[in-house]
Amino acid sequence: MDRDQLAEKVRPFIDLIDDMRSIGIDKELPLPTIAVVGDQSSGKSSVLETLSGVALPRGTGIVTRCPLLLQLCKDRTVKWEAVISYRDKVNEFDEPSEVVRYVEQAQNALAGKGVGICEDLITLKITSSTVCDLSLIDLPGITRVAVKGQPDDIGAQIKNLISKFIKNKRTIILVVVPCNVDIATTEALKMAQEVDPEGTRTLAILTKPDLIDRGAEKNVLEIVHNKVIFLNMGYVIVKCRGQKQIDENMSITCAIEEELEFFRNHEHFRSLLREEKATTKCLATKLSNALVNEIKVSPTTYLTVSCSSYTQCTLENMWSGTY
Ligand SMILES: Nc1nc2c(ncn2[C@@H]2O[C@H](COP(=O)(O)OP(=O)(O)OP(=O)(O)O)[C@@H](O)[C@H]2O)c(=O)[nH]1
Repeated sequence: MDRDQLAEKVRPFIDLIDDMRSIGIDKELPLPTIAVVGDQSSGKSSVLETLSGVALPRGTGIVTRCPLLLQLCKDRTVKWEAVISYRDKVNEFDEPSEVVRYVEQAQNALAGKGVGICEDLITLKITSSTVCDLSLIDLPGITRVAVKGQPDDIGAQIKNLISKFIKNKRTIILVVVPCNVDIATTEALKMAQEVDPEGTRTLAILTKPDLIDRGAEKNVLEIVHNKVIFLNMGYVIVKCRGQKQIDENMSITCAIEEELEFFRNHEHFRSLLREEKATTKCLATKLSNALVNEIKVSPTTYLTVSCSSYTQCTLENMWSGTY
């Protein structure tokens, strides 16, 4: 199945799940979701911006301070448009460079200006001819030490928030781990292993392959080939924009081309392209497939066993298009 066929197959499922979430059904029953988790500065937002094609807030300290549901909708008739919503606020805009400002504004409104976090969800829906069809939730990065102005238990608060999302058996856990750290010590992977010991719903993304020390490539290959910490869904290695490229104003489109060139020319990693274990494009396809597998069961059958009759009836109408 090519990417367009896959997208056509995935879209109705994603829309249904997003509609269910928007009317609060996720409080009553777990919905299939992709949650992005990682230690602080592991590269979560960089991966999401490569997938979405738009720059997201970045900086030092905790940048993602509220769960951000990123809904990507492919529509060939639309150049680019976005809607950001949180609590009772809804803002529509059509300028990609405005995303950072709107997300920061939403985070400040929910979590206050500064360094605190909040559990309320911000939804950012991007419709464009160039995005892939996916919905993911970005979560705050796990931090070990509180910085000035943060409550002492900030680390525990973040882990608590992450746990709420990843303990749901229908959540695909996307763990982001930099290649240049010891994978066994990453808190995010440990948390994923606690709730998913077999790794059946955990997919790991290795970032920053350009920053590893010479000689460490063999170790990274062993990890990607699932020989170090086994995960049923396996590993994908990606290269995103580094600080230098951001300072030079490299566009995300350029960064995607550069990513492909990086792997093509890499002495050790080029074989991973053939094996479909490298690049953000390959990651997007894997995620679409994983999401379809997770929600393939007929939603109405699933709901019959799990929901109250009122909700069940609402959803059956939704599924048949009368909602
Ligand atoms: N060289 C290089 N740098 C990268 C790569 N991916 C991310 N970075 C850099 O790593 C830093 C942290 O990346 P972010 O995407 O902000 O990390 P994050 O996990 O979202 O951070 P928090 O939300 O604060 O936890 C940024 O300066 C990125 O430019 C990569 O593949 N290569």
